[in-house]
Amino acid sequence: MKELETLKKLPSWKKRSGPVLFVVMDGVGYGKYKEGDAVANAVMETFAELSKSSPLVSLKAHGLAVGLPSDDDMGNSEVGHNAFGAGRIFAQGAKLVNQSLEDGTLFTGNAWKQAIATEGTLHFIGLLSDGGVHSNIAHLRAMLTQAKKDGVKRVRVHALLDGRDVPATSALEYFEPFEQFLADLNADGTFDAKIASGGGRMHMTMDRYNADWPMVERGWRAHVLGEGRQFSSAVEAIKTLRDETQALDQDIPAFVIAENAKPIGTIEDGDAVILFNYRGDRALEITAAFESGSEFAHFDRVRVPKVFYAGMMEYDGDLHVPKNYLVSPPSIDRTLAEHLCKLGLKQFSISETQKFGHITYFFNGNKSGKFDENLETYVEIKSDNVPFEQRPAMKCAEITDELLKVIDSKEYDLIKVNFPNGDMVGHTGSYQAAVCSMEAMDLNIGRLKKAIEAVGGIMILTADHGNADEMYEHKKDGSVQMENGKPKAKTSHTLNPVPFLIYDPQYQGEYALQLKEGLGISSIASTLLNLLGYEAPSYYDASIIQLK
Ligand SMILES: O=C(O)[C@@H](CO)OP(=O)(O)O
Ligand SMILES: [Mn+2]
Ligand SMILES: [Mn+2]
Repeated sequence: MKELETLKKLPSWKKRSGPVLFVVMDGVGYGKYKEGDAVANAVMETFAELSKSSPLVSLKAHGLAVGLPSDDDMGNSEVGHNAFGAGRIFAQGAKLVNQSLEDGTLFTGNAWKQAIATEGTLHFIGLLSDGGVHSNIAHLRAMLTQAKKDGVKRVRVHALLDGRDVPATSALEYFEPFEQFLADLNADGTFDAKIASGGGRMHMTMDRYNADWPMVERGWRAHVLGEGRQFSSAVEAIKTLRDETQALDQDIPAFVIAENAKPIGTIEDGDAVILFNYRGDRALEITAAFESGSEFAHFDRVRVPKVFYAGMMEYDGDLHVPKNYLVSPPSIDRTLAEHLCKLGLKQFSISETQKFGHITYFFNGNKSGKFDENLETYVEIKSDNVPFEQRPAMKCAEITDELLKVIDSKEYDLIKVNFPNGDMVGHTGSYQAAVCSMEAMDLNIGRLKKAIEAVGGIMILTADHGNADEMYEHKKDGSVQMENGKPKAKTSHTLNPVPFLIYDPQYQGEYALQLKEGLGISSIASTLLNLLGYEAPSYYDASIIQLK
């Protein structure tokens, strides 16, 4: 553990009478196209008014600026909140797995050795796309190739459709070549690798933050027990289920691949299972289903095979979950929360279920624990369990009700909130719902603005990456991509920059109103420390404000 620097008070800072309120408008970027930009096209009176009257700059929130392999990688909540909370950039999961495959260390580690040494079948479970947020199909291909070299005989893949980090109905672009890839590996008769089960990532397996355990149960039943509607191949399953349900890839129902009515890849005692997703939030629940003993109470697992289980990464650095993993995660240390605790400052963090772990666990460097129970308070507002295009306001009003009490109490120095609206509704691909969602959030930001003004605090408005700012797919020439006479829905995050705005009604002239240009969201931690009246540690990225 590296020592924390002791942070000095800024000599010329006039302490504000209220708290610093840090508002993450999840998935709210600055779009580059007029059509389908639910942020720019929504009526957001408070945001528009503040944008005119307050210091404002745009920040980078994707690619290299958040520790991803390249600037073609869109931002996401994990890397975004890690950057907020760590104050600097760490090479992230996507990059670390790439490196460990390139230099071969993934295959020399203990977890891999144990997985390939298993007597039974080697199973891979995960998201089959190159979205790069939770997983990468290239990693799976590399592991399958190596497994064959290492003498593994039988492999089964449990493949989830994405359509959330890649185009909404692109699954066959991944599954068709992947089935061919497996056929090529199998061709010499020494290796037997097949897709055994699958379905949409928002239908099964990849729930997060205990929002919807039945999702995980649906995954367990298909992957482990081999229960579910049978097909002869994944491609056949996807085509049929898409025709029947019209569902987007992320919502495609579960399927099981069978031969002579017998599932080809149930998970049995003596098998090995690798969850090839590297990101933790949506990996923790299915991991718990495999690793927990009889205390597991979320659903009836029916049968719990005794397997060697490994994750692509360690998903929780505090609880050390899972027990075995292939690649070490970034060791994110000396976070903002840790510094604030050392200074004795009190923090309050709130969101609804869907993003609760973002503002706590991701913000604290993928650690679920607190640094100091007395100084940190976490509040979760329960999310609705519905498709969010049906409830586009989500819980922004309820979160705000709670925040108003907390702001008035004057008990906290830093209050952090994540409003999931732009992101969760953005992922549905419904432009109208996203506009509605932005307007609901803005109404509540208006309520917060009044409260901050009344107590003399500071409010920061920013985001972790874009999403609602592009609800339509665009062609390379900038025109809207059409499908069946309508704009094609875009469900993924964007590469766009995000706003950073400081509303400081008690401004005393301590910093220049012109904010620094060209920075990324990892500069926010230093800025928050400054706005709380402290200097930032030397190892943090530059503050966005120029102190006078
Ligand atoms: O829903 C998720 O898991 C990701 C997209 O894959 O979104 P976010 O990074 O905003 O949580
Ligand atoms: Mn996000
Ligand atoms: Mn998202």
